[in-house]
Amino acid sequence: MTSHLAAPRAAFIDAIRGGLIVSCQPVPGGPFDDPDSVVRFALATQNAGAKALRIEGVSNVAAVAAACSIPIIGLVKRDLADTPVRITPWIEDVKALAEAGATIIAFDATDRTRPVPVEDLIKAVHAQGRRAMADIATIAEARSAAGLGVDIIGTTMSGYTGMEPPPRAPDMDLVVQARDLGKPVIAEGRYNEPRLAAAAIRAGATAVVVGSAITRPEHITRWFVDAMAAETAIAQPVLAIDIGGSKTAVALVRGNGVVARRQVPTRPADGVEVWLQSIADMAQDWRGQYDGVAAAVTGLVREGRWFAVNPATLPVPARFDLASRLKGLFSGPVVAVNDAQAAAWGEYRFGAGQGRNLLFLTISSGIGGGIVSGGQLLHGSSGLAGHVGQMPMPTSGMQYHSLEEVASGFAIAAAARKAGHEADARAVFAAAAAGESWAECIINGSVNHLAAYLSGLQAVIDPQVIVIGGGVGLAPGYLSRLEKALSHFPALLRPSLKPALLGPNAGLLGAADLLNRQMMMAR
Ligand SMILES: CC(=O)N[C@H](C=O)[C@@H](O)[C@H](O)[C@H](O)COP(=O)(O)O
Repeated sequence: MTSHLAAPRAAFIDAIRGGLIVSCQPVPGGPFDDPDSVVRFALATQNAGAKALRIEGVSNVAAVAAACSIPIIGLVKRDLADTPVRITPWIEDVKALAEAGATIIAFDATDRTRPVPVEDLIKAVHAQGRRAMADIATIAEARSAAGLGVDIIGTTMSGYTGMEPPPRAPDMDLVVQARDLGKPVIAEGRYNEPRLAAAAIRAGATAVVVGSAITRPEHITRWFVDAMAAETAIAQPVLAIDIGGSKTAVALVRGNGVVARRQVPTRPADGVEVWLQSIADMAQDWRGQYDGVAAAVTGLVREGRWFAVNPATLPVPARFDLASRLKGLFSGPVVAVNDAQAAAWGEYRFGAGQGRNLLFLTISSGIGGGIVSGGQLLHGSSGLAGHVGQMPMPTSGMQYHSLEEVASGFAIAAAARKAGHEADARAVFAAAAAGESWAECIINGSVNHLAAYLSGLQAVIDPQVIVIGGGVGLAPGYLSRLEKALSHFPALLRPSLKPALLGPNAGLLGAADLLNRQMMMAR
């Protein structure tokens, strides 16, 4: 049964290449926590195509080695008083696992206080004629383990070495970083869906370990229970913040209701600390009335950090750590998201696009947007998803203008100025309503540009509905003009338009709901 023990390293790697390794580690103390159950999981997954197994505990390794024919990655977990290192901390563990029948021996190779140096563990594994797998959390640890002669790198520990709870997604970036170190990389940790495991192989992983999603019914049950409970749970009260280029709003939000709301003008030149202080002042007497803070802000937000897309709108300092700053100012968990993305989510949850795949566009002084597809708010790889206002459009020759530059409220006012009328967008609409042909012409210019973009976006994203909001988008007559302009496009490229329903509260409600979902899932 254990002939693979003596196989050369290359043969082992070839045997697992592109394959699924199933970690059969029951929840400690749970109803599956005995060698017989571990063997049953191991046999079931071997029969279904697993290329190797990851087994914890010497007696479990011995039982599985006797019953299964595929290679075993063995480890021992210990909770020690003087070190955070749990996975195979001692040399004695290495020997016992080798004797029990493990082909590969995995150990924690993170850069933390440890009883035995990584180098000594690698030597001990090799002395037993086995392959050494370094469970790492960072690329620096992977590099160091590779330099010490480890045979395989596993991303196992990513997300588990800090104080924060582990993220929901696996760390695929670490796979991409580690794949060039000249060692096989096994993707491991939170590969909870087949599509994620397949993506890890595409990203360059030699194989993927999946544990909880296959062999921990307690975890799988919890995922379902929590996801479903989030749909019906009573929403917690949230302090919602909206920082835009012209106004800053704060609100106490519960579910789809704004309980109280305050607003001040944003003065871009004041700087971020003054903007945040004005929020703290407005929310001062709401202390104790909310369970977390949800921020919707103009610009890009990536992992809690804030970046300006257009510094002229709001000069945000580069990579400003908004989430940490809000944690310092207020109590409870924090979520930070782009304002138009938050508004898209708000309209999806409570507004004009409830439960439907949608593209949301806010057309006011600027133009922003957000996409909800398959029940997910799309952020994109850098947070840019939905920034339709930035889409370039050729105007004449090699000149390009963004949609914002040709169709927004600013663009309407600029066109009026060019035509000799000192009027903002509101005044242009009023002039059009009074029958002024110059104003009609300017509004049609904005509408025609937008129609071309929307029909292009319909082809790319294919949403069920495009929700239009913002002072210009909802100005009398704008939407009907847009429908008319779109009627010239082929039926397939003609979106179904709907006016937004949540007005200036869309971002506040959307951000608050995103935080609520996060809080419910964390419970
Ligand atoms: C961090 C740590 O101790 N991970 C352990 C390592 O052996 C196991 O508890 C995990 O289940 C295993 O890594 C597979 O990951 P997932 O269950 O997410 O598919």
